[in-house]
Amino acid sequence: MGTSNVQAAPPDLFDTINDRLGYMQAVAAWKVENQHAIEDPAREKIVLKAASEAASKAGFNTDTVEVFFEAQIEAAKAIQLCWANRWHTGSPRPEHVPDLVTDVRPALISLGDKIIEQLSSLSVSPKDQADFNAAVRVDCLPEDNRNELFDALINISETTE
Ligand SMILES: C=C(O[C@@H]1C=C(C(=O)O)C=C[C@H]1O)C(=O)O
Repeated sequence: MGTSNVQAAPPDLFDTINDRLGYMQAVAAWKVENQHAIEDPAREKIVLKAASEAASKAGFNTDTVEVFFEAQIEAAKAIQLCWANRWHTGSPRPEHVPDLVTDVRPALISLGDKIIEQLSSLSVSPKDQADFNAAVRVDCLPEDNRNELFDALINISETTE
């Protein structure tokens, strides 16, 4: 109180991580509709580069942040695959799908920047796992991917110079 250095509580960060994963149903719908593969290695490189640059500016060890973003990408693809399988087996696809290139991808980069910004003012520890699991719970996210995400998150460190 009375300080300008407001600490983001881990739940805010966890909500942002969940928000990013929450886009993956729409990403999958766009890809199915446009016959685009779920995995897009060229795009992954762009996402990782953006994360690494933002992490470096914020004073993080970029390797540890990249491992976390790689885990987010793996989780994102697992969610998309799960939705594609559901639609393949007869579940109805969403009717209104935002454009991946003009709408969703820029939003995903912004959420990535927000994640790094929120990380800057807090540290996440193993005791936060229950809160993480309560916040990060989008449909179709496999348990293993969620655990990998949390492990990568608690391993993020600052630069050591
Ligand atoms: C979200 C997408 O799907 C996959 C996941 C990515 C991500 O999480 O940033 C990037 C590329 C794709 O392999 C996408 O194509 O933009």
